[in-house]
Amino acid sequence: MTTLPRPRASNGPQNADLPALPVSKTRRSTGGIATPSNTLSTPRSGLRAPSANVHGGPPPTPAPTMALPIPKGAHGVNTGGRSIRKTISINSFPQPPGRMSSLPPSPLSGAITPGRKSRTPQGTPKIGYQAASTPSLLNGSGEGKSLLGGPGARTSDGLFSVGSPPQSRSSSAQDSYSTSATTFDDSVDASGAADTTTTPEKRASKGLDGKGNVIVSVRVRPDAGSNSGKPDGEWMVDGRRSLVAYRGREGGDYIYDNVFSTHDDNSRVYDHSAKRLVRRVMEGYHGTVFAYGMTGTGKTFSMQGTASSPGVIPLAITDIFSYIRETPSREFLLRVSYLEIYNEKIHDLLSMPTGNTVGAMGAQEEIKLREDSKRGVYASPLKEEIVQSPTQLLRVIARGDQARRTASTQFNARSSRSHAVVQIVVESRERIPGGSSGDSKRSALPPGGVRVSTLSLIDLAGSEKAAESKERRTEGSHINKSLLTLGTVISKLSEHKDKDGKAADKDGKHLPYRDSKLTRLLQGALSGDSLVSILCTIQTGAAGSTAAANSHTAETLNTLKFASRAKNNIVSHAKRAEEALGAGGEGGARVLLERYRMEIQELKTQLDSQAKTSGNKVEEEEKEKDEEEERAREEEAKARHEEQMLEMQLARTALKERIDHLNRLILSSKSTGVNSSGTYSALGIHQRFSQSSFRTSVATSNGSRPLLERTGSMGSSSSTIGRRSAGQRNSSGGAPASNEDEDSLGDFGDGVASLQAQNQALQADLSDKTRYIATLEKRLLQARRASSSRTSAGFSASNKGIMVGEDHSVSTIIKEKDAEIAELRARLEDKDRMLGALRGAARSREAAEGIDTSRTEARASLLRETRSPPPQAAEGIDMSRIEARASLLRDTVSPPPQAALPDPPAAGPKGHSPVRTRGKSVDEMSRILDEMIQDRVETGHIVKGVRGSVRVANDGKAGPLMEPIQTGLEPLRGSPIIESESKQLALEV
Ligand SMILES: Nc1ncnc2c1ncn2[C@@H]1O[C@H](COP(=O)(O)OP(=O)(O)OP(=O)(O)O)[C@@H](O)[C@H]1O
Repeated sequence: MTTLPRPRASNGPQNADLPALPVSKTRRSTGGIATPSNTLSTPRSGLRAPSANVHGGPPPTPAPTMALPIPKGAHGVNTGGRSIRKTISINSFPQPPGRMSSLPPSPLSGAITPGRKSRTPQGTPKIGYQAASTPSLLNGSGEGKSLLGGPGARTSDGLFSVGSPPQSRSSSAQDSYSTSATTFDDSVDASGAADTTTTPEKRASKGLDGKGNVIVSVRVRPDAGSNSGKPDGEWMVDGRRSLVAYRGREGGDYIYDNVFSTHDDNSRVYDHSAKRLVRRVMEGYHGTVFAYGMTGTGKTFSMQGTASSPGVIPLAITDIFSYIRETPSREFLLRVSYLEIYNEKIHDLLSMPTGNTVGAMGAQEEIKLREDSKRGVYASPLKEEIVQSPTQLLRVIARGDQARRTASTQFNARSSRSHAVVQIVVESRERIPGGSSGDSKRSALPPGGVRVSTLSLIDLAGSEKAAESKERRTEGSHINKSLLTLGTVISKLSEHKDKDGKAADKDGKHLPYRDSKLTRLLQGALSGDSLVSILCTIQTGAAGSTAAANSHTAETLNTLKFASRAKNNIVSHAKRAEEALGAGGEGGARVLLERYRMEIQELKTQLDSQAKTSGNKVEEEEKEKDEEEERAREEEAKARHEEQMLEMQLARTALKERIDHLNRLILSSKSTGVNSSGTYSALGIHQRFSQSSFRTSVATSNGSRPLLERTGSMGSSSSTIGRRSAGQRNSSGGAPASNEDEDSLGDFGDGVASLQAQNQALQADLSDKTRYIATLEKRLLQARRASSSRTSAGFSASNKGIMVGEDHSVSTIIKEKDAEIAELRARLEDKDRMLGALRGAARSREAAEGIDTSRTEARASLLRETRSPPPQAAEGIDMSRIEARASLLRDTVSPPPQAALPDPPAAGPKGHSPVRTRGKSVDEMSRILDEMIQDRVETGHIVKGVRGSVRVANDGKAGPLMEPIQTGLEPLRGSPIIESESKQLALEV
């Protein structure tokens, strides 16, 4: 969008050397030019009203003042009906009398002096006016006009077209505009700037100075249908002189601020018509640029442009951001809206849903125009988007264009038959309050205020004749109506005010802004609040039929007339927008910059407080976390301690129980008269010895003496208790031993009580052990559970070595307990076996002696023999004692029915000798036992020694005596410890 820099000598900025002109370059000077060649007869005209010479037109109006009131039908009578309508409508605009009085005779009004029949000779002086006609506000846009046709003059398409001098485009604000920008601060300054080339008398009129804020340009679109080789001769476009001349009927010269020929590109159009205005907007002025013209003459092309040739809107956007970049002393906020007026309805082009349809548009909230003392007239509700880059802004606008264009192809409100308005609101404020900007006036402004200005870029719909389709006709009628209203308002513009101080026409009547949405929206700009740049597009070539050509010409003339009136009538007193202080109030409420600044401040404060709070919170959380961890650690330690305590408790309990148990055993063994009889004591604790003794005795029962001796030797070799007993018997004799035996044998001294007591003791012992085993089992389970949980905990905290030692101790305890259980079980088995053996012996004896054997006799005999055992009868006594005890035990454990038990006889009623009976039973028993031993020997359970002794076979085969008893300890039977213990016990046996 930039062109190569070219020399601008010929059209340099305002300070470029301009040809010496006799008068000011303002249009108002047109009428004041006293050049001899000036055909304009009104010397006082301060307005450079479009001038035209009529060639063969209707009879000239005698006086300029009469020209405006002329009925519209007075013009264009030679044109076709359509053009007549158009011509009439435009020409019917009444001209402000005040101005018209100063206007030179206008070809539009037909107020052409007879002497102006021919333009050609008078053209040269007019060119001189154009050079001086550069408006004040935009004076710095390099609009110095070359008075020379020179090499730039050329004929094109039958037109005499003088191309405008090329000019470099630059987005920099430091170009030719910068000089004037610094000298322009308000309308007064503007006029001053504008008057650099005007005479003091021209500056005297404020109205005239205000008009310097309005620039009107005409752009001629290349005519694609024309034959470039054929000179027309009817139209002449001279860009250098800003002149459009028509030499046809109603022809004349039209001079504007800028005339862009067909060779001028968008860049040049922007530079000359809008660039300065855009800069002013950035400085705080409101600015409006709009394109007006017939359909297809290039309004959209000029406003939007193409990718290769961007138009006013994209170039303005570029300049806006360039300005922001180059103004570090201020901060800016930009927001953009985009609306269209279609069939007198306003649509928000930025709120269009994608894939928009008529229905969707209908669903859009109705947008109304409202008026605000500070904002003026504005549409609401309207979406505004804040933009931060040129790309973003262009995208937003492109989105709006897309909505408009898409709709236009779909035969609805998006049609190009709508007026499209882009509004860019610029908010700015000093970055450093009171900072020096080098401008005394700026620094005098209250620091910190926000300035809000608006740039409106409007692509009007093209005026159109009646279309064929109904929709088109409806659109066309709305377009034409709104354009007509626009023309009417412009034509009625004056410096008059009504009683309310509002703009009024010369009669003091209010202006019909409300007759159309377009004029209502443009009210601010038209009434002088804004800088205005109007770009009128025309197409001079006539394509197609004569009628079409005529129509075209009429439309073009209408456009030119509109442009002339706009230039003549619009007076802008644009002032830099006041800076809004604070966000309060009507105007402040929409100042986003201020609001955002305050919001940022608020958020920062919040952030600070939040940071503090969150810092405290984090601290608290950390503290809580630490405390929680500490608590968890404490609880864990407590649990561990409790576990240890429990274990210790259990161990202590176990030990206690063990001690109790041992105590009980000791007591039990005392109560069973261990000391008096080694055999009995074996039943209590050392059953192994007693069993051995018993078996040995049985094994040697064939001989009386050897049995006793063997018993003694066995006892002495394997049991200290047995040896002591024997020793006691041998050394001390009967009395003490007898006493002990009495104690142990019972109150009755018959041995029954003793056996019962023993039995009871065994039972108690058994239940003790059962209970103890149950306790151990319970503890074992607990220990295992604790061990497994600790093991898992140990795995999870492998760095805690403490677990290893604990596990080890527990497993040691478990092993110990297992060993204890096994031992106890083995003892139980021993006892059971002993009981079984005794029962078996008793049964054998009974079988031998018969059912009528007297127990009393046996007991008495046993007692007698026990108390004074004669050495000669040792064998017999021994056996009888065994028998008696076995019988007693059998009776005690499993007492026979009372009827079956004979009463203890005082004397032997049966008449058979107890000795004989005893001898028989002993023999019988010996025989049975021998058989049993023999069986065991044969089956390999017992090995018989050479001297008659027996021992259990090494292969661990257990005989019936070794069969394990069934207890409630089945789960522990699989324990290798128990099994090995059992084996060991068996081996010991
Ligand atoms: N100065 C120009 N140079 C080259 N092509 C142009 C120029 N002006 C207009 N055109 C072309 O003419 C056609 C019509 O232009 P454009 O659409 O801008 O007209 P318009 O005035 O906006 O019409 P409407 O009022 O119907 O929207 C487009 O194809 C455009 O490219």
